[in-house]
Amino acid sequence: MGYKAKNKQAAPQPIPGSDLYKDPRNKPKKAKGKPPAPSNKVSFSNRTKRKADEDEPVQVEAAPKKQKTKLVSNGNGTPRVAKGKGKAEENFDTDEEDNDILQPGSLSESEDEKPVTKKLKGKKGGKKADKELDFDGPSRALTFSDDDEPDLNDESAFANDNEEAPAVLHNFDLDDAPQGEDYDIMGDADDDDEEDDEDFKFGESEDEDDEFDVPENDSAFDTEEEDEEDVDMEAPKAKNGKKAAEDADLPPPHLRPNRKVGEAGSDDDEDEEDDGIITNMDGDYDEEYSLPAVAAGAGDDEEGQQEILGTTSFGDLDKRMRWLATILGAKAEEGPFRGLQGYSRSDHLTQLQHDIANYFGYNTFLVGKLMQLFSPPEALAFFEANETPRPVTIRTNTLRTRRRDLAQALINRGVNLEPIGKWSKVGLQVFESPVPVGATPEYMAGQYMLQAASSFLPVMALAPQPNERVLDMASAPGGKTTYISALLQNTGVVFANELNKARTKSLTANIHRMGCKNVVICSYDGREFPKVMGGFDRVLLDAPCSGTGVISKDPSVKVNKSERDFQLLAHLQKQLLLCALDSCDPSSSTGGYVVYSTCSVTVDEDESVVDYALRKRPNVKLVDTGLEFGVEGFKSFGGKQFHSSLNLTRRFYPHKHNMDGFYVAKFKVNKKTKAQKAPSGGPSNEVEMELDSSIVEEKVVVPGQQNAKFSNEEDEALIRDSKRQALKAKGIKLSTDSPAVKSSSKKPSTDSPTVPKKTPKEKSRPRPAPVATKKEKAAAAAATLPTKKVSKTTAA
Ligand SMILES: C[S@@+](CC[C@H](N)C(=O)[O-])C[C@H]1O[C@@H](n2cnc3c(N)ncnc32)[C@H](O)[C@@H]1O
Repeated sequence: MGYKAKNKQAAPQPIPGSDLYKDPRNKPKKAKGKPPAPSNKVSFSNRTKRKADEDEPVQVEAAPKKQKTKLVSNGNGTPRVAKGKGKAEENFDTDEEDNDILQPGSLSESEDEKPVTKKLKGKKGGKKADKELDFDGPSRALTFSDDDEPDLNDESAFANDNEEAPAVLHNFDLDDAPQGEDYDIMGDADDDDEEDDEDFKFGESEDEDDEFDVPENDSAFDTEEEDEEDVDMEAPKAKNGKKAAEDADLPPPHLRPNRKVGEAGSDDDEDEEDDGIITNMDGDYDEEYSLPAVAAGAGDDEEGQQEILGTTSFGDLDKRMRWLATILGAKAEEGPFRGLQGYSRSDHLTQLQHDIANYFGYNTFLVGKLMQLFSPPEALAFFEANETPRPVTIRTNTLRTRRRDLAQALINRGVNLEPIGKWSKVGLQVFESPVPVGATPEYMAGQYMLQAASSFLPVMALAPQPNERVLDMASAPGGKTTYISALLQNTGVVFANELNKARTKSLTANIHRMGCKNVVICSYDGREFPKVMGGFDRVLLDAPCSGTGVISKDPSVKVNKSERDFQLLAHLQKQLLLCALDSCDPSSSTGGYVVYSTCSVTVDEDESVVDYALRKRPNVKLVDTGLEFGVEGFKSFGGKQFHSSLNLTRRFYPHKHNMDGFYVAKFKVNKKTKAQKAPSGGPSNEVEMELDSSIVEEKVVVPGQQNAKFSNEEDEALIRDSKRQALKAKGIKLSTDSPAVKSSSKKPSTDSPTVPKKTPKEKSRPRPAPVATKKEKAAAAAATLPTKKVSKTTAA
């Protein structure tokens, strides 16, 4: 029995570009005839698991992580998903590294290395198997390119597989390290991380390399028995395309044991690459549907959702959701809209929003926000992908070893792995392991970092060059810092800054473990740069964010984010980005680049922030990230026009790229022209002025951050809101006709795709009054606050 992934990073699915993905046996089968019935499919649905005693990959299905989500009664006997907060989890970070400096267009590697051909004979699992595997060698041939080798002190030291590691490599007696059944699954070599987890609340859901917490039975690595069960369970689905209707009394598929996303894959590879989605929707239902959310007024509070769900079973919900996505996704040339008569398209969108929220356990606000990013069928694919863990990936630490040597060492321990894809020279995807990959001797010796594939990308885009001075502005737990350090080949210097002091513990631990000798750790609010220090050749701002790209790791995001959180975060991100840009040396002979990244997919935190920076800093421009894949950033969104170069930024999605949702933008910082120069002082003046003038008596506390301060006209509503809350806490009552309230209580519903403007016909149709949300009620009450004097502080 293999060890189970405790980090929820598991599904052994091929990553685009990997050899495994290209293996025709692993491609989804094209459906013959009619598309299959409503079931959940996303691209890269086929999971492949390598058996330890086979040379060739075998296509199997991985058992998905069992969801902890509770079903509760609606009061009418109908189950619904409990909306309790999940445990906020930090995700391990993925950094990778190449010894070669990555440049745009140079991310691929050649595969000219001789394959390793030893066979693995040992049993899988446990101490015994581990020992046997050590002797018996690898299970199969692997090909690794010489190109991925670290260019350490002596490149000739890596001439062939039999050569000893160069002296600079750390030598450990690997056999002394703990092994066997006592391992915690993914292995947690760093106790500090638990503390971090408690401390950390916001914007850190991405990038925790050591934090794994999955129920005992959850498995990233299926056993064969589990696989067989999977096959049996899913057999009826193959026979009957309209399984959803039969499952009326079952919980949503993602809450059922052993459910596999993409189980009835029916698209070919080309289609996947086109749009990354298999829609899997018939769209030919003849049953009568109703739109209860529309009838109930489409409130976005919990109460409203229960009301709207009514007596709908999960099976019916599933069915209606897919029908709605199908008809709403139909193209104009396919004929007239096939929705219910008397209801508009927007009514159907509203219903879809509520159905998705109920089915997957989100608040409707967040569903509405995320639906804006996609067509209805793609939105459904996105939400479904969030129910599946992403692949377990590791990054070779080229300061310590070479990828092929690491792969060989892990194969000797019975680990099934594969190069992550052509786009990375240092990444490995782990399919199955009899030992916890977060506690192997190689891990403890710092030979690799457990790191999500998406987390490689910002550092690849940054492409630091040896001897440069680099700032990692928000760095804990250090997945990207240690990757930068390795790309610098331990030359130059990396300033790893982290506001949260508690989190610098895991940062420090990782830096030590990985043998990074060119890193200086500091703990400032990133907005204090460049006052603290400037003149960097390159700056990485992997910003604190809402984590909407990593919902599969941290499901609490589904219910714990409000519009206010997004506003606060966006403001912080804008301020941090301006400071990052101002910290970069435009005269750098080798660099002058800043990379901005988030593990969120919302435009508020991505394109809007970048566009703001372009407007505020005319001396910077966007450049190509050099990343080989990813979707172009939005040039316009929700009626807002961004700078035309925003298409140079890149978005990554779980349902398209089988990675965490991520966003990457790369800036080139140029010297300021005379006209662009600030009237007085250095480049950071503008930010400082904004910050200084924004400090209010009642500080707005962003969860997980200290002393976040806000100002300028864009934040007027936020400041009012914070004052209102402070007064409310003091028991001061406010009158409701305050102009302040009117503006701050404005519902952000205009953003929602589900609340488009009404046609005159729609307006005339009587509809129930919308359900006022708790937030709205509170805002209305608070709106009466008198304006309190804002006292400004002077800069320290
Ligand atoms: C997305 S995480 C960074 C992950 C990290 N780059 C990695 O790859 O391991 C964002 C980090 O920013 C930190 N942070 C939040 N506000 C900050 C601020 N104002 N200045 C600096 N760091 C901040 C958080 O504590 C968190 O550790």
